[in-house]
Amino acid sequence: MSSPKPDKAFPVSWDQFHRDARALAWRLSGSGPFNAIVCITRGGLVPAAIISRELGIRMIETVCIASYHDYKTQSGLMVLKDIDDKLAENGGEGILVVDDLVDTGSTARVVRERLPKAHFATVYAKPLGRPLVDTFITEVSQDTWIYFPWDMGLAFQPPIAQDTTAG
Ligand SMILES: O=P(O)(O)OC[C@H]1O[C@H](OP(=O)(O)OP(=O)(O)O)[C@H](O)[C@@H]1O
Ligand SMILES: Nc1nc2[nH]cnc2c(=O)[nH]1
Ligand SMILES: [Mg+2]
Repeated sequence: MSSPKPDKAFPVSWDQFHRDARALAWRLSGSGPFNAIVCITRGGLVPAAIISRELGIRMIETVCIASYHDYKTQSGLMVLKDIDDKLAENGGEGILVVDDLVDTGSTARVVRERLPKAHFATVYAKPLGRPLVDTFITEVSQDTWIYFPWDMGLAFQPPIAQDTTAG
């Protein structure tokens, strides 16, 4: 049975995401060394770019996974593209796996099965997925939906004091 849809909102600006992803890179600089990044698309592409720049890791592979086909609703997890077999040798030792967030942990679980010795890092983590992540920056509650800057745009905000009863 699927869990109720998150009703709280955690909107993240580009500035904040950059700061958080850079903080993740700082934290990761004490681990490793890492030979390559495996980034879980699409959400992992942006933090992977920032971390690769900060840690000087130029070898980047993707694993392409889609699991939230409808807004806030997880359905059949699909691996659209797997990683190169050569990178998975030695169980992924020396590999840094990067994603934007871990929620239920289903996506992370699939990648962990493929790369059991890899280091798994996300910028944000919810409690259900947290045990699957080695390093993250901010925990948000399970009933919160994270809104990323690439999913948002500027929009007019009505004033707080606007008279909604006026015709
Ligand atoms: O822990 P889970 O419950 O598996 O959820 C986390 C995954 O969900 C989102 O990806 P999504 O499938 O929405 O695809 P996207 O990265 O292309 O947006 C997010 O980027 C994580 O990869
Ligand atoms: N944007 C976004 N994608 C998700 N996929 C799973 N959980 C989330 C979330 O909180 N926000
Ligand atoms: Mg994703």
